[in-house]
Amino acid sequence: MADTITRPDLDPADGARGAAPAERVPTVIADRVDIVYRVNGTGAGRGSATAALNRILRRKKSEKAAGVRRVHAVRNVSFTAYRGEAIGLIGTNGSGKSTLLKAVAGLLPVENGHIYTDGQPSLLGVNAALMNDLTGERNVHLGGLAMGMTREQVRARYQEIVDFSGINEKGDFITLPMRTYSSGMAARLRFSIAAAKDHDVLLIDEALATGDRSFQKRSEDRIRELRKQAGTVFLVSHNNKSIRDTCERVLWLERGELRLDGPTEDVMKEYEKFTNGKK
Ligand SMILES: Nc1ncnc2c1ncn2[C@@H]1O[C@H](COP(=O)(O)OP(=O)(O)OP(=O)(O)O)[C@@H](O)[C@H]1O
Repeated sequence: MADTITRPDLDPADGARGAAPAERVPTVIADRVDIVYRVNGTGAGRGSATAALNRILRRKKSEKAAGVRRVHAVRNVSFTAYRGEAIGLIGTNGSGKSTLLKAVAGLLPVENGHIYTDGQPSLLGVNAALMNDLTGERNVHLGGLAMGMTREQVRARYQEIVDFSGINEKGDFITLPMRTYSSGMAARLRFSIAAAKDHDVLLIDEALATGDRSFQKRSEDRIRELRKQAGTVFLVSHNNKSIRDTCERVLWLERGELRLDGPTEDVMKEYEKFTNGKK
């Protein structure tokens, strides 16, 4: 499925057409994107061999008859992100933020539309895969290599990553397996590994919500640095303060649709009106 297309040759003029000044370089273009999950085993005969066979045989004819439920998570979303921007993604639970981020990272196919990216976006989720049975130290090395850093680069940044994570502040935890870490410690290490590299497009899912205040502060500073190095940062968060402190533009998704896209304060005001009204 070639729904997500990486186009290093993206023509800046394409996305900058219109009001945008000529020097703005687009890094991510979402063009009328729909994302649909298919959930198996929701119909009669759930989980049985007959249901599985039905799914194979009747896939094209009727997903419903084969017990497949469709969840339309993102609906007709379009936007262009530019180099140097930090963009907040907000919306109530289940509005499609994480789904959209995964699609931008190329981890989910799109049903309709296209996502063009300049460079390889890196998704930094709270669930980013590190190996629980390996030590923090091994994970720093593997994580760095997985992001495309060389052994030398990882070695050179190793201490910086560990210091940034603060994992060793309370003892020598970096040489213990990750399964011995608290969820906050693990999330901090994930963020620190991902933030060690300069990314073209960095996608952060709720990372700032974990960790204590001082770690959040360090993370925010690092995001600002990444932006200066001309990357684009997307931040999914329910923490309105983090969004305000970090982003100058916000996309508000609700029920999979893009409600608003604009300067942080304008969008946040409308969003807060909406969420306060719901209480
Ligand atoms: N793996 C999946 N299979 C089926 N449906 C899913 C899956 N993941 C998410 N969904 C559905 O897609 C919709 C959007 O979910 P998503 O996780 O993108 O929302 P979100 O805005 O990130 O929510 P939250 O703020 O709670 O993290 C929801 O209706 C959710 O139930």
